[in-house]
Amino acid sequence: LHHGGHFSWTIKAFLGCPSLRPLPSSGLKAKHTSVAFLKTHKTASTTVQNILFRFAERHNLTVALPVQACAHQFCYPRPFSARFVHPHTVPARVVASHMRLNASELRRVVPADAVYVTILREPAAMFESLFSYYNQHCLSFRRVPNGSLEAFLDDPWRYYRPEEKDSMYARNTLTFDLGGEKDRPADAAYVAGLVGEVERVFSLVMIAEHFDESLVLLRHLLSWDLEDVLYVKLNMRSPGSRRSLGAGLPARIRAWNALDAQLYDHFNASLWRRLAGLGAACVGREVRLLRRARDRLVRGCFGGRLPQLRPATQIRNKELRPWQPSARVDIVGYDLPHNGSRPAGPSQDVCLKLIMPEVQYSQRLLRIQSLRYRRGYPKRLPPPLRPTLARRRLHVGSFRDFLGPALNQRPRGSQTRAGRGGRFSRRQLS
Ligand SMILES: Nc1ncnc2c1ncn2[C@@H]1O[C@H](COP(=O)(O)OS(=O)(=O)O)[C@@H](OP(=O)(O)O)[C@H]1O
Repeated sequence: LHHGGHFSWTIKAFLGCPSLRPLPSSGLKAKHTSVAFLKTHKTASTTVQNILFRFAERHNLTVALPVQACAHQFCYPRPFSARFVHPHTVPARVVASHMRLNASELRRVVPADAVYVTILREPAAMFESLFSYYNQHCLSFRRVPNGSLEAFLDDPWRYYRPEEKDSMYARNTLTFDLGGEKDRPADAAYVAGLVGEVERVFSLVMIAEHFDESLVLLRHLLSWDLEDVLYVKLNMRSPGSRRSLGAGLPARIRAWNALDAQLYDHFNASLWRRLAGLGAACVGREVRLLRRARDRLVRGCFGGRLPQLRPATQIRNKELRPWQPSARVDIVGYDLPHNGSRPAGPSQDVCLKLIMPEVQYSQRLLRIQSLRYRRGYPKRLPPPLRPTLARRRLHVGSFRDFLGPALNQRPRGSQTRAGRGGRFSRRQLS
């Protein structure tokens, strides 16, 4: 495995959980600070991304962010390219925005010792979420009469066009995000190749249904403190936007997404093997500690109570309003209480970031990092330059130095879009 050595070392260090890190401590193995997280779709990945963004900010680590033309994703669904990374955000130690995996390109952006992590979700629940979230964006879903999931599953080929824009949301989305071919028959050889490739690249495949247990593994893998993996759930649909899957539907969804189903089964089983390696007592204890610490943090932010989920329209602070994909689905979020956090509790800033939606947090990090880049810029300028060259370098100079000339081309259309202010287009948001 790509980082198998590191993982087994870490596992040994924590066998029987002798060295839990409930508090920041010295004397233990240094925290691992380079992480490449493949943010898959509708898998709780925004919650993981938020954990990573906050870790990066606290530890002053640069987060690779997309160029404006890519919106807040790395020009998804195109395969990832180092050209999609904003020049003010390299060299990076953390990557956590949506992309379609292209491992060799990703390796050009993160340090050689980066730990690769991703997350999968049970395909039936995930597909139900995709179907409702992208009901207006994905033509395969829009064609279905009355937006009926049953009708789609009765005859998917009637609505699904493999080559169509956004078709990756309608079949084997996990496989696609991982760089695989979503329309390949799920024969044993192809699945084995896919699984092997994911195992080669990733040190940890988290599972959304076992989020806290996955965080235990993540924390051990990276030697992070407990406080580094605290979270609140982000990007949730309101209960009214969800629908329960009647008898027979999960099996039909799995059949339609057969590649994803096999990937999920494989990595769910390996997650539990790894947890068994830590020992049930250790995992149970860590999960309890995590939930207790999370509860304390959250209550500290919300005036001693657990936060109320709110529709975007009821959130006063614009920075905290999650993006809404369509009028047919409600993505809920949180608002901070008027009086802010308790004097003895976490700071307003800590609480704000804990519940900040993906788009706003990405914009915030880009602002901060661009400022840092500009402040450091003169130091990077090789003297002397003619004025016209200097002007051009102001945009691309140090990026070229870092990644080499071939990577300096910007994605098609980027200049125009960025020139227009680089606003996110609705379609590009997730
Ligand atoms: N911690 C945790 N555990 C389990 N599930 C969680 C968690 N955090 C978020 N969620 C659920 O994940 C769904 C959103 O996934 P993403 O953030 O990956 O979506 S996106 O592709 O970035 O839009 C979304 O699922 P649905 O509500 O079914 O749509 C969230 O409710």
